[in-house]
Amino acid sequence: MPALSTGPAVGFEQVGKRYGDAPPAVDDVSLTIAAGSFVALVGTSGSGKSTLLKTINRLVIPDAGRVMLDDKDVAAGPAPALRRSIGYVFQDVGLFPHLTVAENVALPLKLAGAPDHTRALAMLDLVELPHVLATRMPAELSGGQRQRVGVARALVTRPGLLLMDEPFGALDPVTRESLAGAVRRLHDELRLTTIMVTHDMAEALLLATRVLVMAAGRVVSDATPAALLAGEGGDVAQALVAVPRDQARRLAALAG
Ligand SMILES: Nc1ncnc2c1ncn2[C@@H]1O[C@H](COP(=O)(O)OP(=O)(O)OP(=O)(O)O)[C@@H](O)[C@H]1O
Repeated sequence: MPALSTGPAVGFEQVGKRYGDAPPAVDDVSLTIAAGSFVALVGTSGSGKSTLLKTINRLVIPDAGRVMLDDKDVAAGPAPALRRSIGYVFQDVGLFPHLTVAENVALPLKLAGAPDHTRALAMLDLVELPHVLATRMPAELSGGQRQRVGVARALVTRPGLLLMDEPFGALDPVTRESLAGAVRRLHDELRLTTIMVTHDMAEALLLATRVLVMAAGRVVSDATPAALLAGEGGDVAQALVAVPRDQARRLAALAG
């Protein structure tokens, strides 16, 4: 399959979002994500990661600021066209239970008026799923296979930008590791810009080229994995890095 064009740069310009009277879920976030980056968005529960991510594909409308893809405001133009240019994978992948695997993967093409079964099968190759699964229903797949179908569907319209919200959250560690590796390979091969929300700092450090840490709606750390491992990025980031580091230390001690 030919490589997709390089993904867009993503710009947040003083983006804010508040739900009702609660403190802001996203509070004055300004930063640029370079085209082709793999960015992990981490932080404790409720820190605003999903809300910030969803401002990009307009599942959340910010009440302050704007979000740019290259030099285009995501608010300009119709949302369906925007969403066709953005792949979106989330934890409970949302496959349609009454459609086969191939039909699920091809659905975004059908909705865009250009159904293409061959392309759907090529997407299965891309996510390393055998074609015999094409006629199965989602309920007949493992959780890991379902997530792979979700990734195939997210990429079938050849988006340049891939957004993932805890995509491997419900998977066992071995499947999680294998799928994470597949996503990183796809990111590289398809020259995507990828933004992934994860609770797992080890996953963020191993997969991403840049790690953004959120706390109370703000981005409190913005560093490379190497910088974080060298102790940079501030207290909140270091508290998160300490978790896998302590686990590795305890495992090494157990091994003697
Ligand atoms: N649709 C909504 N209506 C009201 N409040 C919301 C809504 N979505 C999120 N919130 C609130 O906004 C804040 C940020 O939520 P968000 O889901 O963005 O955080 P998160 O960092 O992704 O959390 P988690 O890691 O638990 O998924 C939280 O206080 C949450 O309760």
